[in-house]
Amino acid sequence: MTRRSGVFVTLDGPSGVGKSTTLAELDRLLRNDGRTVHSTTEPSTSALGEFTRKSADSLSGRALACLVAANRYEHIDRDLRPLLGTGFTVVCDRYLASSLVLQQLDGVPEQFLLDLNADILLPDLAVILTAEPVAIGARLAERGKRHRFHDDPRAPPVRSSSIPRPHRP
Ligand SMILES: Nc1ncnc2c1ncn2[C@@H]1O[C@H](COP(=O)(O)OP(=O)(O)O)[C@@H](O)[C@H]1O
Ligand SMILES: Cc1cn([C@H]2C[C@H](O)[C@@H](COP(=O)(O)OP(=O)(O)O)O2)c(=O)[nH]c1=O
Repeated sequence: MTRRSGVFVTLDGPSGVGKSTTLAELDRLLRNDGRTVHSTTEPSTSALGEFTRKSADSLSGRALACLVAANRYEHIDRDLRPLLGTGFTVVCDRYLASSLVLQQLDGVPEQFLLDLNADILLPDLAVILTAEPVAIGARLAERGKRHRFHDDPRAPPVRSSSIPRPHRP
């Protein structure tokens, strides 16, 4: 495996918690600090990523889990690994924790998700953003619903202690 010289940071948390706002601010601060930064998102902006994003309402369960994972491996091979190899700081809006939470809400067993993600690139820092559910609800009401996971009544406030840590190979 190629040794990476960059730093990989991921941001996860419920819709409306402030992931894209935080990512934009982090990007600005890191650039001001003189770092070469690549800000990205999952699903990614590739054709497969766009297809995954579009399919997240019509597909569910293992099928969506596999599609999200396929896009993740594509993202790693095409963008994340090469950029990290040349010293970029990469910041990603949604990553593994989103799969572990959202796909489990869809009924996918945790072990299936851990197996599916067993060979992904693990972040150096995985940040889980949280906020009061009432505040998030008000923001989402203002913004309007963008996908079915927005108002899933079973969605718990995400706590970092509830995110299983996959074994680092
Ligand atoms: N720390 C914060 N305090 C108050 N409002 C915030 C904060 N971060 C983001 N917001 C607002 O919440 C809304 C959702 O933020 P956004 O970054 O789009 O969330 P996400 O990417 O997690 O869905 C936006 O209107 C944004 O301006
Ligand atoms: C990264 C990821 C995304 N998704 C889905 C959930 C959403 O339908 C979509 C991401 O939507 P997005 O608009 O990025 O979320 P937010 O509302 O927080 O801004 O992709 C998963 O189901 N699993 C995942 O691991």
